[in-house]
Amino acid sequence: MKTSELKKKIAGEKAVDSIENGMTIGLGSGSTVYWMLRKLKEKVDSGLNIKGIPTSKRTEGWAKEFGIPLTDFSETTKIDLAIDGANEIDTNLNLLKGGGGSLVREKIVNHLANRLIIIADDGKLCNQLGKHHLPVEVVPFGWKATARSLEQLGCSTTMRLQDEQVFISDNGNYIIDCHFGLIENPNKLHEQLKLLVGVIETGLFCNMTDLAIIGHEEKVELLR
Ligand SMILES: O=C[C@H](O)[C@H](O)[C@H](O)COP(=O)(O)O
Repeated sequence: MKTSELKKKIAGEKAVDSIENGMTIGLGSGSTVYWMLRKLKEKVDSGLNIKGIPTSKRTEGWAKEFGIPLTDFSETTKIDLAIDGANEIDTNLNLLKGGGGSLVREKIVNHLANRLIIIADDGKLCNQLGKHHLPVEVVPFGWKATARSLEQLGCSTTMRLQDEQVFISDNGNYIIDCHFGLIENPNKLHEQLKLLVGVIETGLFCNMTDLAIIGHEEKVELLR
């Protein structure tokens, strides 16, 4: 296994220790979450009684494959714990997310959760967010105008593509990747972006993380 994958596995598996019987769990998205789900499967197979709310169709597919029971917002709006990945984590545990395009559902689930645990390899740690492009989900109608509004806030933009086609999110929307460079004040930028007509959500997750579990080569680090 590649070192980066091993670090994700270490972090993902550690997070499962925080899951207790009877909990409703927000199931995040991405390759680190995959390892968490694999470990959770073992616990479920041994009798752990939980329900998961997936934040993407991909996670939903994995959870079903692993036999992890699922629920949705028609049954409950109470989420005890959410476990999710991140593309960047700064020293205040603010996050840049959405590299896989799942930011809207992640934001909804993580926001509702009583507790949010972020799992990541040590390559995701940074002093300041913004090395990675910032994903912003937008309504397809008028997206070029929305991209221009985004650019007026000081970034260049790229329309997210997949296999040379426009990437469509699980919610049927487009994602515009914004290149701001290092972000001075993530919370302020998030608020400015949210005010733009056509913007649905941003990949900035500020003041939400309770615990970050970071996988290193031979250990896990806990950041609070
Ligand atoms: O949209 C995707 C999510 O925000 C992921 O949690 C994020 O991209 C991290 O994914 P990975 O664990 O694969 O690096």
